[in-house]
Parts: sequence; structure tokens; C-alpha cells
Amino acid sequence: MIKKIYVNGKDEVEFFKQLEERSGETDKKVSAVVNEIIDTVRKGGDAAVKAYTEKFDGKLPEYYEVPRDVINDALTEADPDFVNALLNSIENITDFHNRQKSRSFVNTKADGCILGQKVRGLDKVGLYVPGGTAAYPSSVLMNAIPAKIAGVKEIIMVTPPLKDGTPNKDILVAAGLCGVDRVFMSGGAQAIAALAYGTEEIPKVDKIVGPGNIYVATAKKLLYGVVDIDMVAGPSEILVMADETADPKFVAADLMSQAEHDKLASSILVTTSEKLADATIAEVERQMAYLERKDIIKYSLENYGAIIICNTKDEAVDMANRCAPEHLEVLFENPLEYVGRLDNAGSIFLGQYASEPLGDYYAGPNHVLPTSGTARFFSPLGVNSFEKRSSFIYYTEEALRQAKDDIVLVAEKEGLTAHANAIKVRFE
Ligand SMILES: NC(=O)c1ccc[n+]([C@@H]2O[C@H](COP(=O)([O-])OP(=O)(O)OC[C@H]3O[C@@H](n4cnc5c(N)ncnc54)[C@H](O)[C@@H]3O)[C@@H](O)[C@H]2O)c1
Ligand SMILES: N[C@H](CO)Cc1c[nH]c[nH+]1
Ligand SMILES: [Zn+2]
Repeated sequence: MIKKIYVNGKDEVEFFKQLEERSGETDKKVSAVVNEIIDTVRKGGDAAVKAYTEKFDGKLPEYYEVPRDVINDALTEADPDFVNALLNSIENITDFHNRQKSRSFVNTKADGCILGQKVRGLDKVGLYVPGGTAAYPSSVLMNAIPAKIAGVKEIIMVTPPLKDGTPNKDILVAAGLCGVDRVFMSGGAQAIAALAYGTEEIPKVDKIVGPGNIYVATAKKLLYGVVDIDMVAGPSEILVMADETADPKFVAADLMSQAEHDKLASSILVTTSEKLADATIAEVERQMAYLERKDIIKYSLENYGAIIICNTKDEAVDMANRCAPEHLEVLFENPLEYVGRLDNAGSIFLGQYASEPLGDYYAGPNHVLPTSGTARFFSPLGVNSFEKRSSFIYYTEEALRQAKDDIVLVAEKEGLTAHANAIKVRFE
């Protein structure tokens, strides 16, 4: 069911075309739907958001904003093992992200001038937490922990209700543990539009972060400029690079771990071994039998999955850099040797025990990652996604006198005599 493609063969061109279309950039239908939702929410506020929630999620939610005591109750009633697992994960994520904090600094120079940088957290941030085909408490952790470390003043979370209109309790537990300030039961493009413009009840935020399906990712892209966004974190992707030493059982399992997220998920094996390719196909069939989300996995593997057969490992590295996947697993004999040459990937997993779900839930690096080839220029969500910087300058009279002629000369070259004047008047 997952197709084999040979590097430089005729299928390769078709394969890359399909990958590009999947991003939604060329999908005019999704953009048209999302544009209409954005426009309706901008004009209609909460009534429009609620109408879309009813249309797409099945029912009006039990609460629009989840009351604080409902979040507290979810925490007290939660399975202690689940809470413990989340706390272990929170510890790892916190430890990793604490190392990302940017530095404020003050540079006092010998002539008495002072130059500096001040770093602080954004005031108000909107977190999107997916909840359509599955609920993602782990995404609450990945969004909220770096926001807290950066010093964000207010965290507003949006997430779709369950089919019966109630909030997902596991998501509320994660929100409670991470200190999320407000939670609204609304998902999809309508929730993104509400955060961008603000409604009667949902506050307008400075930045929207978090992963979501193609409607969520497209809404963020279209609203960039009205609001800041983190990146395009759309349907999940994995690219596994493997040689003949890799275990096909692990390869197949890891490919399917991302295929189960979404029909639009993409799972690609790039290998130098035709034997491994065939064994992986057999393993996919065998393991599929006991997995639950078969329809999604099959659809995604058939439409956006591929096994690319390369002649050399160098060719495989080039292929990985060209695809720029969200997750890149290296199951080559000496995985650590390749890190320096892998330029385009959200997160790199090295060796057979760094299975992708380890990163999704536990190890510490963020799982909100760029998709659709945007790992060429976007980075994982992190503390700096929630920071803003201001620089500051203090100069003495004597230091400005020394710099005066240079500044005036450049200002006059630019034809900006008012700039030059602002310096000159100080010494007349
Ligand atoms: N890149 C990352 O970092 C990352 C991390 C975690 C999850 N993900 C991705 O997040 C996504 C989660 O998707 P999901 O669907 O389960 O949840 P979701 O919360 O992203 O989307 C559900 C919402 O989509 C909207 N929607 C559904 N069908 C629609 C339609 N026909 N028209 C308009 N709007 C519609 C609805 O409003 C619904 O509430 C997956 O694609 C997964 O791969 C990505
Ligand atoms: N793999 C997803 C990012 O693409 C993150 C996630 C959350 N839960 C499970 N997986
Ligand atoms: Zn995952």
C-alpha cells in the first residue's frame, strides 16, 4: 500500500508535487473555506464562533469559557498515574526549555556610554491545542511551559469540545498543571480568528502558537500580520533514513506513529536497502492489524507516504534535506555521524531508541514543529517564540561629539537633513 519510488526515477517528480499540494498552499478550496470563516468571525464575534463550533464539532459546548472550578475538579479527580506521567514530562520539558532563555545584557563602555538589550515575555498569547480526531494534552505542555518560562503575562487556550459538547478532561488537567489562565472551548479556524481579532468574550492576543490540522494552519497563515504566529505547524510528518542495519519492525512502527495523526500526515522512508524496504512494507501490514486508527493510517500512507530507494547514503541525506520534514529519524549504523549534514528538519531523532513518540511526549525538546517543508526556515516552538526584545542606548555628550561627523555625513547621503539636524543642534 505504501509506494516505492526510486531516486531519479519518473515517480520522484510526481511525489514531490503531491507533497507540495498537501501543504494547502496550492489548495484553493481550504483557503476559501478558511477565509470565509475568518471574515464571518471578524464581523459576527462569539455568535459566529459558536455557530461554527456547532457545525464542525457537532454540538454547542457545555461551556464557552471553562470555569476555573471545572479545571480544578478535573485536576483533583484525575488518574494519579496520568498526573505523574505528565509531571515527569513537565520536568524534562522545563529542564530543556530553561536552557533556551535569552539574555538581557548591559554593556557599559569605557567612555561611559551604555548599550543594552532587555528581554521580556509577551503580554497575551493564544495557545491552540488540537482536539478534533484526538485530544492532545501533551500539546498543552509543549505550548504552555516555554510561554511560562519566557514570562508571558496571560495565556489564553482554545481547544475544540468533544462530540458531546463537554471539555476533554485530560486537556484540562494539563492546563491546570501548567498554569494556563483561561480556556475556551472552540477549535479550528474560527478559534484562531477569534484570538486574532478578539470577540466579546475571547481576548485579542499578541501572538497565536500551537499545532493543528490544515484549517488551523491555514488560518494562522492567513492571519499573520493581524497577529504574530509561531510557524506553520500543520499535519504531522516523519522521514526515516535507514540502512540495512535498521530493524524493519521499528521503521514501520515509527512511520505509522505519525500517519495516525491525520489523513494528511506524511510518512516517508528513505533507504539504501531494498531488502529493508520490502520488510518494512510487510511489517506495516502486520502491525496495522492491531492498531486502532487504521482508516487514517491507510489513507495517509497510500496518499502521502512513500519509500524512496537511494543508491548511497549521501543521496539519502540530500533527499532528507530536500523534504525538510517535521521529524527526521536517522537509523543508519552510525547515526551521530550525520547530525552535522542534516540542515532541514524540525527535530532529529538519532538511533534506534530515539523513537519519534519519545519526543512527542517526554524527552524535553518541543513537539510543536514546522511542517510542509517550512523546516527550511522555521524552528521548533521554544522560549524565544514568546519573548520580545528591546535595545537601549545611553550616550554621553562627549561620545556623541566624537560620533557627530560620521552620523551627519551618512544622514546627508540619505538626503535626510532633519536627521542630521537633530545631531547638529546639540553642538551649536
Ligand atoms: N506540527 C506539529 O507540531 C503538530 C503537533 C501536534 C499535532 N499536529 C497536527 O495537529 C492536527 C490535529 O488535527 P485534528 O483535526 O485532530 O484537530 P484540530 O483541533 O487541529 O482540528 C479540529 C477542528 O478542525 C475544524 N474542521 C474540521 N473539519 C473542517 C471542515 N471541513 N471545514 C472547516 N473546519 C473544519 C473544526 O473546527 C474542528 O474543531 C493533526 O493534523 C496533527 O498531525 C501537528
Ligand atoms: N507528533 C505530533 C507533532 O507532529 C505531536 C504529538 C502529540 N501527541 C502525539 N504526538
Ligand atoms: Zn505524534
